[in-house]
Amino acid sequence: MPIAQLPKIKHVRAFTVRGGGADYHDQGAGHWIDDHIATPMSRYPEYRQSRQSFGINVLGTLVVEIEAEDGTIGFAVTTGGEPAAYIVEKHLARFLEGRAPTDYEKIWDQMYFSTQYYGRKGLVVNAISGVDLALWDLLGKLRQEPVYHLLGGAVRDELQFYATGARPDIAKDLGFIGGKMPLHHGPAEGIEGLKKNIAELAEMRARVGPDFWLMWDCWMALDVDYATRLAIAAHEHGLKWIEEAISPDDYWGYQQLKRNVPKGMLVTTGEHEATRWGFRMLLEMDACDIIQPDVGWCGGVTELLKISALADAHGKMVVPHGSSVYSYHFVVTRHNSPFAEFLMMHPGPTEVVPMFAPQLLGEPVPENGRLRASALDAPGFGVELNRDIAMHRPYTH
Ligand SMILES: C[C@H](O)[C@H](O)[C@@H](O)[C@@H](O)C(=O)O
Ligand SMILES: [Mg+2]
Repeated sequence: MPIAQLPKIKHVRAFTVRGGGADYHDQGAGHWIDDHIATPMSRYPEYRQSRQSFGINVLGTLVVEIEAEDGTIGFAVTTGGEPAAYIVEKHLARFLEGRAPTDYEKIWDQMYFSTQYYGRKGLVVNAISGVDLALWDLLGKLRQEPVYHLLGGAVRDELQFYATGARPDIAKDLGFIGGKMPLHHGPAEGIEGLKKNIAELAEMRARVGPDFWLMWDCWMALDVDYATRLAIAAHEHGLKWIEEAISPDDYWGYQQLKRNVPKGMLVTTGEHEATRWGFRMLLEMDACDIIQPDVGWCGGVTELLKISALADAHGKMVVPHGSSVYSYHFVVTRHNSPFAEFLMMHPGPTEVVPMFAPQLLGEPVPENGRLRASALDAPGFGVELNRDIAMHRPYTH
Protein backbone atom coordinates (compact mmCIF):
# COMPACT_ATOMS: atom_id res chain seq x y z
CA MET A 1 0.00 0.00 0.00
CA PRO A 2 1.46 3.41 -0.87
CA ILE A 3 2.30 5.66 2.08
CA ALA A 4 -0.03 8.66 2.47
CA GLN A 5 1.76 11.89 1.65
CA LEU A 6 0.82 14.95 3.67
CA PRO A 7 1.05 18.35 1.98
CA LYS A 8 4.32 20.16 2.57
CA ILE A 9 4.71 23.32 4.65
CA LYS A 10 4.18 26.40 2.51
CA HIS A 11 4.50 29.34 4.86
CA VAL A 12 5.35 30.32 8.45
CA ARG A 13 4.07 33.60 9.93
CA ALA A 14 4.51 35.23 13.35
CA PHE A 15 2.17 37.75 14.99
CA THR A 16 1.98 39.70 18.21
CA VAL A 17 -1.15 40.32 20.26
CA ARG A 18 -1.55 42.47 23.38
CA GLY A 19 -3.45 41.74 26.56
CA GLY A 20 -3.95 38.51 28.49
CA GLY A 21 -3.76 35.20 26.70
CA ALA A 22 -0.37 33.54 26.68
CA ASP A 23 1.11 36.53 28.49
CA TYR A 24 -1.12 35.88 31.46
CA HIS A 25 0.70 38.51 33.52
CA ASP A 26 -0.53 41.23 31.13
CA GLN A 27 -3.71 41.87 33.13
CA GLY A 28 -5.56 44.95 34.32
CA ALA A 29 -5.11 46.68 37.68
CA GLY A 30 -6.34 44.81 40.74
CA HIS A 31 -5.78 41.31 39.30
CA TRP A 32 -4.50 38.88 41.95
CA ILE A 33 -1.60 37.90 39.64
CA ASP A 34 0.00 41.33 40.00
CA ASP A 35 -0.71 42.13 43.65
CA HIS A 36 2.45 42.38 45.74
CA ILE A 37 3.85 39.01 44.69
CA ALA A 38 7.38 38.17 45.87
CA THR A 39 9.91 38.19 43.00
CA PRO A 40 13.68 38.53 42.64
CA MET A 41 13.00 42.26 42.05
CA SER A 42 11.25 42.66 45.43
CA ARG A 43 14.57 43.69 46.96
CA TYR A 44 13.95 47.04 45.24
CA PRO A 45 11.01 48.70 47.04
CA GLU A 46 9.97 50.59 43.89
CA TYR A 47 9.36 47.26 42.07
CA ARG A 48 7.73 45.41 44.97
CA GLN A 49 4.01 46.10 44.59
CA SER A 50 3.56 45.15 40.94
CA ARG A 51 5.39 42.82 38.56
CA GLN A 52 4.32 44.99 35.64
CA SER A 53 6.38 47.78 37.24
CA PHE A 54 9.59 45.93 36.38
CA GLY A 55 8.33 44.80 32.99
CA ILE A 56 6.95 41.27 33.43
CA ASN A 57 4.57 41.90 30.51
CA VAL A 58 7.02 43.72 28.28
CA LEU A 59 7.26 41.01 25.62
CA GLY A 60 3.59 40.06 25.26
CA THR A 61 2.10 37.22 23.28
CA LEU A 62 3.47 35.45 20.20
CA VAL A 63 1.18 33.70 17.71
CA VAL A 64 2.79 31.35 15.18
CA GLU A 65 0.89 30.16 12.12
CA ILE A 66 2.10 27.39 9.81
CA GLU A 67 0.25 26.97 6.54
CA ALA A 68 0.46 23.78 4.48
CA GLU A 69 0.28 23.67 0.66
CA ASP A 70 -3.40 22.61 0.85
CA GLY A 71 -4.29 25.71 2.90
CA THR A 72 -4.56 23.92 6.28
CA ILE A 73 -3.25 26.15 9.06
CA GLY A 74 -1.75 25.03 12.35
CA PHE A 75 -1.13 27.66 14.99
CA ALA A 76 0.07 28.13 18.55
CA VAL A 77 0.07 30.86 21.15
CA THR A 78 2.94 31.45 23.59
CA THR A 79 4.91 34.39 24.97
CA GLY A 80 7.80 36.25 23.36
CA GLY A 81 6.06 39.03 21.43
CA GLU A 82 7.91 41.08 18.83
CA PRO A 83 11.48 39.81 19.43
CA ALA A 84 10.26 36.23 19.16
CA ALA A 85 8.31 37.13 16.00
CA TYR A 86 11.59 38.40 14.50
CA ILE A 87 13.37 35.13 15.33
CA VAL A 88 10.54 33.05 13.85
CA GLU A 89 10.26 35.03 10.60
CA LYS A 90 13.92 35.84 9.98
CA HIS A 91 15.60 32.68 11.29
CA LEU A 92 13.39 29.67 12.09
CA ALA A 93 10.96 29.76 9.14
CA ARG A 94 13.67 28.52 6.74
CA PHE A 95 13.80 25.15 8.53
CA LEU A 96 10.11 24.50 7.86
CA GLU A 97 9.10 25.89 4.49
CA GLY A 98 9.15 23.22 1.78
CA ARG A 99 9.48 20.46 4.39
CA ALA A 100 7.11 17.67 5.42
CA PRO A 101 5.16 18.44 8.63
CA THR A 102 6.06 14.94 9.87
CA ASP A 103 9.74 15.97 10.08
CA TYR A 104 9.37 17.62 13.47
CA GLU A 105 12.50 15.95 14.93
CA LYS A 106 14.82 17.28 12.22
CA ILE A 107 13.08 20.66 12.23
CA TRP A 108 13.50 20.98 16.03
CA ASP A 109 17.14 19.94 15.82
CA GLN A 110 17.86 22.53 13.14
CA MET A 111 15.96 25.30 14.97
CA TYR A 112 17.85 24.60 18.20
CA PHE A 113 21.36 24.13 16.84
CA SER A 114 21.18 27.01 14.35
CA THR A 115 20.31 29.39 17.21
CA GLN A 116 22.53 27.81 19.83
CA TYR A 117 25.17 30.57 19.58
CA TYR A 118 22.61 33.12 20.84
CA GLY A 119 19.84 30.92 22.22
CA ARG A 120 19.76 27.76 24.38
CA LYS A 121 17.13 29.07 26.84
CA GLY A 122 14.66 31.90 27.40
CA LEU A 123 13.27 33.92 24.51
CA VAL A 124 14.80 31.87 21.71
CA VAL A 125 13.48 28.60 23.11
CA ASN A 126 10.08 30.32 23.60
CA ALA A 127 10.10 31.06 19.89
CA ILE A 128 11.17 27.50 19.03
CA SER A 129 8.41 26.19 21.33
CA GLY A 130 5.78 28.31 19.57
CA VAL A 131 6.85 26.94 16.18
CA ASP A 132 6.95 23.37 17.47
CA LEU A 133 3.44 23.62 18.98
CA ALA A 134 2.07 25.12 15.75
CA LEU A 135 3.66 22.22 13.85
CA TRP A 136 1.98 19.63 16.08
CA ASP A 137 -1.31 21.50 15.65
CA LEU A 138 -0.86 21.39 11.88
CA LEU A 139 0.00 17.70 11.94
CA GLY A 140 -3.12 16.94 13.97
CA LYS A 141 -5.29 19.01 11.65
CA LEU A 142 -3.86 17.34 8.54
CA ARG A 143 -4.39 13.89 10.03
CA GLN A 144 -7.74 14.89 11.57
CA GLU A 145 -6.60 13.63 14.96
CA PRO A 146 -6.10 15.29 18.34
CA VAL A 147 -2.47 15.82 19.33
CA TYR A 148 -2.86 13.45 22.30
CA HIS A 149 -3.52 10.59 19.84
CA LEU A 150 -0.28 11.45 18.06
CA LEU A 151 1.55 11.33 21.42
CA GLY A 152 0.45 7.78 22.17
CA GLY A 153 -3.12 8.17 23.40
CA ALA A 154 -4.72 8.79 26.78
CA VAL A 155 -3.53 6.70 29.74
CA ARG A 156 -6.58 7.80 31.81
CA ASP A 157 -10.12 8.93 31.06
CA GLU A 158 -9.88 12.33 32.67
CA LEU A 159 -7.50 15.00 33.83
CA GLN A 160 -7.64 16.29 37.38
CA PHE A 161 -6.40 19.74 38.31
CA TYR A 162 -5.05 21.85 41.09
CA ALA A 163 -5.70 25.57 40.81
CA THR A 164 -3.16 28.39 40.97
CA GLY A 165 -4.53 31.61 42.44
CA ALA A 166 -4.89 33.69 45.56
CA ARG A 167 -8.05 31.87 46.75
CA PRO A 168 -7.49 28.15 47.33
CA ASP A 169 -10.61 28.19 49.51
CA ILE A 170 -12.71 29.07 46.45
CA ALA A 171 -10.73 26.57 44.35
CA LYS A 172 -11.74 23.88 46.84
CA ASP A 173 -15.42 24.77 46.43
CA LEU A 174 -14.93 24.64 42.65
CA GLY A 175 -13.76 21.03 42.89
CA PHE A 176 -10.00 21.34 42.46
CA ILE A 177 -7.68 18.92 44.27
CA GLY A 178 -5.46 21.69 45.65
CA GLY A 179 -4.61 25.36 45.58
CA LYS A 180 -1.25 26.99 44.88
CA MET A 181 -0.94 30.52 46.23
CA PRO A 182 1.54 33.17 45.28
CA LEU A 183 3.98 34.04 48.06
CA HIS A 184 3.51 37.72 48.87
CA HIS A 185 6.59 38.69 50.87
CA GLY A 186 10.24 38.06 50.05
CA PRO A 187 13.46 38.17 52.10
CA ALA A 188 13.77 41.96 51.78
CA GLU A 189 10.64 42.31 53.92
CA GLY A 190 12.48 40.62 56.77
CA ILE A 191 11.04 38.64 59.65
CA GLU A 192 7.83 40.69 59.55
CA GLY A 193 7.27 39.58 55.94
CA LEU A 194 8.02 35.97 56.83
CA LYS A 195 5.48 36.12 59.67
CA LYS A 196 2.88 37.59 57.29
CA ASN A 197 3.51 34.75 54.83
CA ILE A 198 3.00 32.15 57.55
CA ALA A 199 -0.11 33.93 58.84
CA GLU A 200 -1.63 33.86 55.32
CA LEU A 201 -0.92 30.14 55.03
CA ALA A 202 -2.35 29.45 58.48
CA GLU A 203 -5.50 31.40 57.63
CA MET A 204 -5.94 29.54 54.37
CA ARG A 205 -5.38 26.20 56.09
CA ALA A 206 -8.11 27.10 58.58
CA ARG A 207 -10.47 27.85 55.69
CA VAL A 208 -9.79 24.73 53.60
CA GLY A 209 -9.44 22.14 56.37
CA PRO A 210 -6.63 19.64 56.96
CA ASP A 211 -6.67 17.57 53.76
CA PHE A 212 -6.84 20.01 50.85
CA TRP A 213 -3.45 20.50 49.14
CA LEU A 214 -1.89 23.92 49.73
CA MET A 215 1.25 24.95 47.88
CA TRP A 216 3.35 28.10 47.57
CA ASP A 217 4.64 29.58 44.34
CA CYS A 218 7.73 31.62 45.21
CA TRP A 219 8.54 32.79 41.65
CA MET A 220 12.36 32.66 42.10
CA ALA A 221 12.19 35.24 44.91
CA LEU A 222 14.05 33.58 47.79
CA ASP A 223 17.46 32.34 48.87
CA VAL A 224 18.18 28.91 50.34
CA ASP A 225 18.27 30.16 53.92
CA TYR A 226 14.94 32.03 53.71
CA ALA A 227 13.28 29.22 51.78
CA THR A 228 14.44 26.71 54.42
CA ARG A 229 13.10 28.83 57.29
CA LEU A 230 9.84 29.36 55.43
CA ALA A 231 9.46 25.64 54.68
CA ILE A 232 10.13 24.65 58.30
CA ALA A 233 7.61 27.21 59.59
CA ALA A 234 5.06 26.15 56.95
CA HIS A 235 5.28 22.46 57.79
CA GLU A 236 2.85 22.61 60.71
CA HIS A 237 0.30 24.16 58.33
CA GLY A 238 0.65 21.26 55.92
CA LEU A 239 2.34 22.96 52.97
CA LYS A 240 2.47 20.27 50.24
CA TRP A 241 5.18 21.84 48.11
CA ILE A 242 7.40 24.88 47.85
CA GLU A 243 7.72 25.93 44.21
CA GLU A 244 10.47 27.75 42.36
CA ALA A 245 11.89 29.05 45.61
CA ILE A 246 15.22 30.27 44.24
CA SER A 247 16.92 31.23 40.97
CA PRO A 248 16.49 28.63 38.20
CA ASP A 249 20.26 28.88 37.60
CA ASP A 250 21.05 27.78 41.15
CA TYR A 251 20.85 23.97 40.74
CA TRP A 252 23.14 23.59 43.76
CA GLY A 253 20.77 25.71 45.86
CA TYR A 254 17.82 23.50 44.88
CA GLN A 255 19.84 20.40 45.77
CA GLN A 256 20.51 21.91 49.21
CA LEU A 257 16.91 23.05 49.67
CA LYS A 258 15.59 19.59 48.89
CA ARG A 259 17.79 18.24 51.69
CA ASN A 260 16.70 21.01 54.09
CA VAL A 261 12.89 20.95 53.81
CA PRO A 262 10.88 18.94 56.35
CA LYS A 263 10.29 15.29 55.47
CA GLY A 264 7.21 14.93 53.29
CA MET A 265 7.30 18.46 51.85
CA LEU A 266 8.05 18.52 48.11
CA VAL A 267 10.40 20.86 46.27
CA THR A 268 9.21 21.71 42.77
CA THR A 269 10.67 23.82 39.99
CA GLY A 270 11.31 24.07 36.26
CA GLU A 271 8.80 26.49 34.76
CA HIS A 272 11.70 28.72 33.70
CA GLU A 273 13.97 25.80 32.74
CA ALA A 274 14.37 24.63 29.16
CA THR A 275 15.42 21.63 27.08
CA ARG A 276 16.50 18.12 28.03
CA TRP A 277 19.91 19.47 29.07
CA GLY A 278 18.50 21.97 31.59
CA PHE A 279 16.21 19.37 33.13
CA ARG A 280 19.03 16.82 33.19
CA MET A 281 20.80 19.08 35.68
CA LEU A 282 17.77 19.14 38.00
CA LEU A 283 17.21 15.40 37.70
CA GLU A 284 20.78 14.15 38.00
CA MET A 285 21.44 16.48 40.94
CA ASP A 286 18.23 15.26 42.63
CA ALA A 287 17.39 18.93 43.05
CA CYS A 288 13.58 18.63 43.22
CA ASP A 289 10.65 16.20 43.50
CA ILE A 290 8.44 17.42 40.64
CA ILE A 291 9.57 19.15 37.45
CA GLN A 292 7.24 21.75 35.95
CA PRO A 293 8.26 22.52 32.35
CA ASP A 294 6.09 24.97 30.44
CA VAL A 295 5.48 23.39 27.04
CA GLY A 296 5.39 26.86 25.46
CA TRP A 297 8.81 27.74 26.89
CA CYS A 298 10.82 24.52 27.35
CA GLY A 299 11.11 23.62 23.65
CA GLY A 300 7.56 22.54 22.74
CA VAL A 301 6.03 19.07 22.71
CA THR A 302 8.94 17.54 20.78
CA GLU A 303 11.33 18.48 23.60
CA LEU A 304 8.86 17.83 26.43
CA LEU A 305 8.65 14.18 25.34
CA LYS A 306 12.40 13.84 25.91
CA ILE A 307 12.32 15.76 29.21
CA SER A 308 9.47 13.58 30.41
CA ALA A 309 11.21 10.30 29.51
CA LEU A 310 14.28 11.46 31.39
CA ALA A 311 12.15 12.36 34.42
CA ASP A 312 10.39 8.99 34.28
CA ALA A 313 13.74 7.19 34.35
CA HIS A 314 14.64 9.22 37.45
CA GLY A 315 11.30 8.38 39.11
CA LYS A 316 10.10 12.00 39.02
CA MET A 317 6.73 13.49 38.18
CA VAL A 318 6.24 16.01 35.37
CA VAL A 319 3.45 18.50 36.09
CA PRO A 320 3.72 21.15 33.40
CA HIS A 321 3.29 24.81 34.18
CA GLY A 322 -0.02 26.33 32.98
CA SER A 323 -0.34 26.41 29.18
CA SER A 324 -3.89 25.11 28.87
CA VAL A 325 -4.52 22.75 25.92
CA TYR A 326 -0.83 22.65 25.06
CA SER A 327 -0.27 20.93 28.42
CA TYR A 328 -3.49 18.91 28.57
CA HIS A 329 -2.79 16.95 25.37
CA PHE A 330 0.54 15.94 26.87
CA VAL A 331 -0.47 15.27 30.49
CA VAL A 332 -3.25 12.86 29.52
CA THR A 333 -0.73 10.64 27.72
CA ARG A 334 1.76 10.20 30.58
CA HIS A 335 1.66 8.09 33.73
CA ASN A 336 4.25 10.30 35.42
CA SER A 337 1.99 13.36 34.93
CA PRO A 338 -0.85 12.32 37.23
CA PHE A 339 -2.49 15.76 37.50
CA ALA A 340 -2.32 19.18 35.84
CA GLU A 341 -2.19 22.86 36.73
CA PHE A 342 -5.06 25.22 36.05
CA LEU A 343 -4.05 28.86 36.26
CA MET A 344 -7.00 30.90 37.52
CA MET A 345 -7.15 33.91 35.23
CA HIS A 346 -10.26 35.43 36.80
CA PRO A 347 -9.10 38.60 38.64
CA GLY A 348 -10.67 37.48 41.96
CA PRO A 349 -10.04 34.64 41.30
CA THR A 350 -13.55 33.47 42.05
CA GLU A 351 -14.57 31.77 38.78
CA VAL A 352 -13.14 29.31 36.28
CA VAL A 353 -12.44 31.20 33.05
CA PRO A 354 -10.39 30.13 30.00
CA MET A 355 -6.67 30.65 30.50
CA PHE A 356 -5.79 31.92 27.03
CA ALA A 357 -8.69 34.30 26.50
CA PRO A 358 -9.19 36.20 24.29
CA GLN A 359 -6.82 34.53 21.79
CA LEU A 360 -8.22 30.99 21.82
CA LEU A 361 -11.72 29.89 20.88
CA GLY A 362 -13.11 26.57 22.11
CA GLU A 363 -10.61 26.27 24.98
CA PRO A 364 -11.90 23.55 27.35
CA VAL A 365 -11.90 24.36 31.07
CA PRO A 366 -12.19 22.01 34.04
CA GLU A 367 -15.59 21.31 35.49
CA ASN A 368 -15.57 20.37 39.14
CA GLY A 369 -11.75 20.32 38.88
CA ARG A 370 -11.79 17.70 36.11
CA LEU A 371 -11.77 17.40 32.35
CA ARG A 372 -12.71 14.30 30.36
CA ALA A 373 -10.04 13.21 27.84
CA SER A 374 -12.85 13.21 25.29
CA ALA A 375 -13.08 17.03 25.71
CA LEU A 376 -9.79 17.07 23.75
CA ASP A 377 -11.28 15.15 20.83
CA ALA A 378 -10.83 17.59 17.97
CA PRO A 379 -8.06 17.87 15.34
CA GLY A 380 -4.74 19.33 16.51
CA PHE A 381 -4.88 21.02 19.90
CA GLY A 382 -8.63 21.39 19.35
CA VAL A 383 -8.79 25.17 19.54
CA GLU A 384 -9.15 27.95 16.99
CA LEU A 385 -7.50 31.34 16.83
CA ASN A 386 -9.88 34.19 17.57
CA ARG A 387 -9.59 36.17 14.33
CA ASP A 388 -11.59 39.06 15.83
CA ILE A 389 -8.64 40.21 17.92
CA ALA A 390 -6.12 42.68 16.53
CA MET A 391 -3.02 40.78 15.41
CA HIS A 392 0.10 42.54 14.24
CA ARG A 393 2.74 40.99 11.95
CA PRO A 394 5.82 43.12 12.68
CA TYR A 395 8.21 41.23 10.34
CA THR A 396 7.89 39.25 7.13
CA HIS A 397 10.26 37.13 5.09
C1 LIG B 1 1.46 32.88 40.59
C2 LIG B 1 2.87 32.83 40.10
O1 LIG B 1 3.59 33.83 40.69
C3 LIG B 1 3.01 32.90 38.61
O2 LIG B 1 2.52 34.06 38.10
C4 LIG B 1 2.45 31.68 37.95
O3 LIG B 1 2.24 31.90 36.62
C5 LIG B 1 3.35 30.51 37.90
O4 LIG B 1 4.53 30.60 38.55
C6 LIG B 1 2.64 29.20 38.10
O5 LIG B 1 3.25 28.30 38.59
O6 LIG B 1 1.49 29.09 37.70
MG1 LIG C 1 5.17 28.65 39.33
